[in-house]
Amino acid sequence: MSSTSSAPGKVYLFGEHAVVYGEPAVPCAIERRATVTVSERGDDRLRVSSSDLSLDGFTVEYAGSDGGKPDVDVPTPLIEAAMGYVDAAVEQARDAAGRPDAGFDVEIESDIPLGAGLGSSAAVVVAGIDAATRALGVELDAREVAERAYAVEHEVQEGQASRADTFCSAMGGAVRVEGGDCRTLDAPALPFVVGYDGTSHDTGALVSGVRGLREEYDFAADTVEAIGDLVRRGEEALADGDVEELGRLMDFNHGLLSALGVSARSLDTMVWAARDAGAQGAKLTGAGGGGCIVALDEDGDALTALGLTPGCERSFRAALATDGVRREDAS
Ligand SMILES: Nc1ncnc2c1ncn2[C@@H]1O[C@H](COP(=O)(O)OP(=O)(O)O)[C@@H](O)[C@H]1O
Ligand SMILES: C[C@@](O)(CCOP(=O)(O)O)CC(=O)O
Ligand SMILES: [Mg+2]
Repeated sequence: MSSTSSAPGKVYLFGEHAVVYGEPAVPCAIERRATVTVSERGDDRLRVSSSDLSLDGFTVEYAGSDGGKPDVDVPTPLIEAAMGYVDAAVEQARDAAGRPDAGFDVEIESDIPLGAGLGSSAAVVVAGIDAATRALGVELDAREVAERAYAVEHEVQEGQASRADTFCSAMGGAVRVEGGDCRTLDAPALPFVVGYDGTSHDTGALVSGVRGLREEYDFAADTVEAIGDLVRRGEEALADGDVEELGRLMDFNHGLLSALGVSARSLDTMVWAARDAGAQGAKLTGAGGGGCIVALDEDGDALTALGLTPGCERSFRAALATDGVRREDAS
């Protein structure tokens, strides 16, 4: 049987990094999706092709969980990075269906820039688990897909992950995550604009950096707590639909993330370009180190300004995605 599922990427309104240490965060799903098609094979091998990695995509085929040598058509480090998430997602599906030896053909198509703070890893894993379990005839509810996808991010990011990205991608809309407490929120449609510098990061490495800083310096531990306080204020502003206040808090959040060492010159440049053009607020989104910023831009001037900013490779509006993981095939 063949199954296709898609899941959205996300921007963080508030709270990335601090959420790893139990503070609350509010990510919002956006209309940029990863689509994964999975077919069961007659053997225990795994064949993965992806049309949205750097280079021109890749295909890899290798033996199942006993780890045969991959036969790849592009350089290995890229594949290793990519296969960490896909491999672990397939393992979750095998476990959920009680089929440890199931083999699959997996095809990934994604319009979420990779490693840029928009949650491509979570979207690929959420859509992958959903499609692979359905290919084995098992239907999981979105919360279970989210929990299994979290286990994958936790494993691949070397024991350092929150449930925020995966819960948001599975459920869609705006969500609030604080440790194991994951809820969906009623949120107004916000005028998100994204600026992307064209670079990518490794989330695991950036999270490790913040962890080290937090252990070594009291100011960093205090900064993580301050982000939590700010998120609680942000929740009130969100409930009131107060875009001015949300923007102000996003600006503060960016400053606190800078203090944790996860901003970059390109991100600061895009943040200031958006603010100078009249954005209500702007901050980096996701792990940082390069990648994307998100701004609130009611009149569209920040979108125009980002398009003219050297170092901003792409800018686009990002509508809130109300659907989380969803089935894309009829059978
Ligand atoms: N289209 C894709 N095909 C295969 N793997 C992907 C794809 N998109 C993302 N990934 C996986 O997700 C990783 C990026 O995740 P991460 O570093 O958490 O950044 P982000 O989640 O912000 O995009 C990639 O290195 C790759 O392993
Ligand atoms: C930094 C962090 O809070 C978010 C990472 O998001 P992304 O992978 O950069 O899209 C890590 C996490 O919550 O697991
Ligand atoms: Mg990620």
